[in-house]
Amino acid sequence: MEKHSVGGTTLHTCHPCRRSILHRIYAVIHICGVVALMYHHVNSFLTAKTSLVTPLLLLSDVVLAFMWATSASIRFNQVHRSEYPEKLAKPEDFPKLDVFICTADPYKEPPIMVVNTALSVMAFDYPPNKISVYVSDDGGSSLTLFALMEAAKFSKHWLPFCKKNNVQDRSPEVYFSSNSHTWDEEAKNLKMIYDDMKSRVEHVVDSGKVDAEFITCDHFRGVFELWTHTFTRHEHPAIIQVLQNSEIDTDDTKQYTMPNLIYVSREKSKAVPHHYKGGALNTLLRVSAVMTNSPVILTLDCDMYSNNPSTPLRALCYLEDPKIKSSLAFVQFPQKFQGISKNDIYACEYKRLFEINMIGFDGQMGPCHVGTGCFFHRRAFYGPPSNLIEPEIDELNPNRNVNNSIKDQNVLALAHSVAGCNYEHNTYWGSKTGFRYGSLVEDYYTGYRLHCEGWRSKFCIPKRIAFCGDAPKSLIDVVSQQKRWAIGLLEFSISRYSPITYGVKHMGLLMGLCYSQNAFWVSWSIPLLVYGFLPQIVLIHGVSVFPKASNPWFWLYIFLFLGAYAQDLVDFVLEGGSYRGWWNDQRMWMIRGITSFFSGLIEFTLKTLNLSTHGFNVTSKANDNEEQIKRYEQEIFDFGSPSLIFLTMTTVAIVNLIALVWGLYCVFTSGEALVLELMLASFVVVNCLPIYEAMALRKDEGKLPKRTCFLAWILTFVLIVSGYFFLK
Ligand SMILES: O=c1ccn([C@@H]2O[C@H](COP(=O)(O)OP(=O)(O)O[C@H]3O[C@H](CO)[C@@H](O)[C@H](O)[C@H]3O)[C@@H](O)[C@H]2O)c(=O)[nH]1
Ligand SMILES: [Mn+2]
Repeated sequence: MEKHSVGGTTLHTCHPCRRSILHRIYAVIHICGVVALMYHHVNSFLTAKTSLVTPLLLLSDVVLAFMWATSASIRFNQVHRSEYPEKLAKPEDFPKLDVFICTADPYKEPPIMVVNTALSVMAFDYPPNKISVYVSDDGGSSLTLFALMEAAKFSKHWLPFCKKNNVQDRSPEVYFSSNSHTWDEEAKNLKMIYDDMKSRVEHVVDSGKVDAEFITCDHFRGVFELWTHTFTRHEHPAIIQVLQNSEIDTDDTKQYTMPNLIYVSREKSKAVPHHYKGGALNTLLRVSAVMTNSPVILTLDCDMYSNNPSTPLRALCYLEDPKIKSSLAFVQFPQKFQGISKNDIYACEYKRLFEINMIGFDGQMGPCHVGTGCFFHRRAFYGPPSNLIEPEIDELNPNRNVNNSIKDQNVLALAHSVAGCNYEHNTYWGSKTGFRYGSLVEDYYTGYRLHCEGWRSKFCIPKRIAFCGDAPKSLIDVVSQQKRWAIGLLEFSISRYSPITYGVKHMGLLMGLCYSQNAFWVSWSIPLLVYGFLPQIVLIHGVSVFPKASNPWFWLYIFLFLGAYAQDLVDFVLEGGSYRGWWNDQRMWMIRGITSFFSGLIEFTLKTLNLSTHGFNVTSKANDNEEQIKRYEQEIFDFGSPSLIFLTMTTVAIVNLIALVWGLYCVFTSGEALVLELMLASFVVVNCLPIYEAMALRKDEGKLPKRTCFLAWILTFVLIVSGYFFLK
């Protein structure tokens, strides 16, 4: 057990997982198996007559072997950590904390949700005069600004209430909809104030504009005049508003100081690329540097409210540890979600991505960055630990002490100027400093570049969930989000910063492989499509591609398949998952592989050929389709989208069913010959049961659209016929 202490008091400890040893032993065996399989393929390649089949199988198995190697690297040294926040220094000595919250669209991300997120972090158990909350509004919406003004007013009731009663749920929405606390007069009263605010905010959003009668604070009346008739979300000046100021704002009793709350909407112009969330965060980095320049930064998506008021203290256990501080870039908390269905049918909890893989990364250089719930040292955005890259103006220096008030005219003028859309021109922002541009997954990419620079990170997973957000809860949203991620990952996996070249060179082989796992996500689509179609079509034409059951090679296939699956299951269950959850997870992996990853690959290729464009399509967090919500809760798949993204999946389902039926018929005539093919087809068919149901039996809105089914049948026909010509 490795310990880190300050003046004799241990702030955190690290415990290696025992199963890592077993994973390593198994890795040796699996590698031998893979080598044998490759030998088998090459051998049959040299002797076989069937031209296309063997190379495709070889290619798939090479991809599978590579992806298995990346997961073996991630499993190499899994660790768990514990923190001891009670041993921290006195609150007076805590560093200042800037919180960044990003929002981009008042209709997909309801402002009342942003309000709750902001309130939950303003109410951290942390000295309030040290907290500054910056909200970045890429939607440039007066509705969001209005909602935040209301939040500032409400915080004067909410924060004292939380602190006096030691409330744990500090998102008001969560607190008021739970029954796990007593409803005394004070709580009832407060709920009324909250409901009142909520209805005002929702009314303003519904009506699409902020009527003068709703603005209660004269001081802010003029601000809304900035939304002139030429103002659009893609074309507008920078707007920065201090909504609450810790130097002067207190609650009514003057006992409680209120933290800073600042609204920021950067300047936008259609002529200048804005780099989506990465651009928004870089603007916040500069604006906050000018105004407060806190050494510690927390980044959050607008849906991720704080569920645990003592989270910053856990982060400080690492960030303030003098032994590791100088090279520690960030402390990442896992992404957790509310309202996930019982067995998580869409696997949108991403247990592997956000938890299982993280403990593996954490045993090496540290977890990757996943965009939200992450505490940074501001310094990490300015070059490698040993080599500070001086910013273009002195006010942005991460080591500068801020003395001016955030209301100072000069400060505000400079803040507006660094939020200008041309500001980054001819600077290092996005290339060497700040969040890095060039990938739709700015989070994963930036974390990766920081690790390449020599920075470290830590993973922190407290028992009481730290941050809780919204996962997409309809299948089309899940696969679209995954497509965006797949494209973003591909953007950098084939760039000059690819983890397999640049990464291995700067971080070593193991870390390079770890980062490759996600970076090469789209390559899953190759083996999934080949194994989903090829053996089945060949089987329909009476040919067998796999070894017979009497052949020793048969057992190699069985062993490799079961081994890889079992390893995956063990990790999933030991990290607190259920068996059903795991089954759904592996099913979604296949679905994502042939829908999101495959269409991501195609879209990326079209983009590279200049035939199409792709952007950051924000996931909707507002769903009022009640039927759909009901289906989600009952765990019934929802395929009801006109998009053709489900076409490949439907075709795979049909082809495998035909192959299974045909194969079973053949078994009666030709005996054992087709055992592996049949096993494969039945495995796919069992996974596809909800698809058959959605094609044939269902009548509700979530069934597969007729057009998709029709096209899938045509495609099946084409594939089978072309199989005939290839195999002839
Ligand atoms: O132009 C943009 C687009 C998005 N966002 C914000 O980015 C966040 C994430 O967007 P969301 O639609 O929720 O995407 P997800 O796929 O759920 O987000 C995951 O993946 C993103 C990268 O694709 C990361 O940035 C996120 O932190 C991570 O949670 C939200 O707060 C948005 O408001 C912006 O600020 N500006
Ligand atoms: Mn999100």
